[in-house]
Amino acid sequence: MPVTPAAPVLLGNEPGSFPHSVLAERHPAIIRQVRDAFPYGPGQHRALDELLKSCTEGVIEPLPEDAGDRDRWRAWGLDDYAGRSWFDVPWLWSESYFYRRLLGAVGHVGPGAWQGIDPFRPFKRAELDAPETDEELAALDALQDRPEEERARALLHGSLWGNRADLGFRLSAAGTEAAEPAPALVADDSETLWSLLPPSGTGTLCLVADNAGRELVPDLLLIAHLLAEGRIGRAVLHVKPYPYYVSDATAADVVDALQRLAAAPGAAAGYARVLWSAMADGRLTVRAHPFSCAPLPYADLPDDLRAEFASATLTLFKGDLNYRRLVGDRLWPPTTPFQDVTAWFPGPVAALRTLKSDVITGLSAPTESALVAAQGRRWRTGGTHALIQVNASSEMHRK
Ligand SMILES: O=P(O)(O)OC[C@@]1(O)O[C@H](CO)[C@@H](O)[C@@H]1O
Repeated sequence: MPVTPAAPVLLGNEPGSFPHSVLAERHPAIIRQVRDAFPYGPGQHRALDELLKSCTEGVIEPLPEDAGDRDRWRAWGLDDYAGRSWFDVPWLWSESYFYRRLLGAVGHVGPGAWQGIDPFRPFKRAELDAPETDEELAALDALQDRPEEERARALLHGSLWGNRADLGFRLSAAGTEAAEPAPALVADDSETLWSLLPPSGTGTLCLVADNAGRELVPDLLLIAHLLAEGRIGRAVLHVKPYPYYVSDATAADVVDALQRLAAAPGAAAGYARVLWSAMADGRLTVRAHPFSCAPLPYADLPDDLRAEFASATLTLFKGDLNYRRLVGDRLWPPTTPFQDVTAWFPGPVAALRTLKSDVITGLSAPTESALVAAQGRRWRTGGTHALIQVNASSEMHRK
């Protein structure tokens, strides 16, 4: 448990705040975008209208009686929050439930012909097929004759910055990329991270993925490198069991990314072969645990996931949302030690994240002051800064 007193949980009810803008502007924009991308029928249009009204001016409603995941959502707090404004409950919960309701509205869940159709797939596919992905894959060719450590570092940074602009973020942050100063790391524990993944490692890496497309591809390249160079013996890639936060990776997105890599010219296809054979012999597995889409902090991990992370050499959380869930979706003072807020985690843990929400821990006082002096609060949400944070001691050693 954190030795630091808990900070306030983020809610979405303060007009002008980032969480408020996500609920009031980003969610309606996502409904519009999904509606325009598919030839939905009248029932789906009606359900989308109802969701739009509910999430902007209405209250949280329970799931239908026959929803297969109703009990799970009740256990995750639905009974406590039903009847309340989306803006007045924890922001993390509200966002997560929005995606669940969106999937219900378009028929992704439940019986019917639209079951399992990913409403975000066109956006994820477009990104994967974009020329920028070709450029990123072509850059691998120049890396091949570099020393192993240099390749490892480049791939780690590729995975980190791949998180920069998820598709949901781009919807409400158009133009920021061009306007911002050069990206910068606000915390860099990469030496500690490498010490946990030494060249002769045989351990297991759990990589808790974030976005598909141009983030998942570099994540897979990093895993391929670690396996091929013997820094790990096994990897477990945790993805989402259903479409979530627009661009979050599902198992189908892993398949798309692997096929994209395999079809690419040059060095990229070599990485695909490593991954393909690691999947075939079980050194790389993909997991889609229900808790990966839970509206709760990771401190509430179910026992099976806790045991899995406890036995890993390192659990690596990618992205902003995973960071929020890891440290708790709270407005911590930015200098709150990362070690304190992750002290409960059952094993060595790392976060690789570009900053796209107010939650931040582990900054030095001079770093925080410099960021505030230069940008006010913008550095927290603009996606222009990133961090690599590690808590290397396992819970057992912390006691
Ligand atoms: O987890 P990711 O893909 O890095 O970012 C998710 C995100 O875009 O969505 C949330 C707001 O909806 C924020 O946590 C963050 O800005």
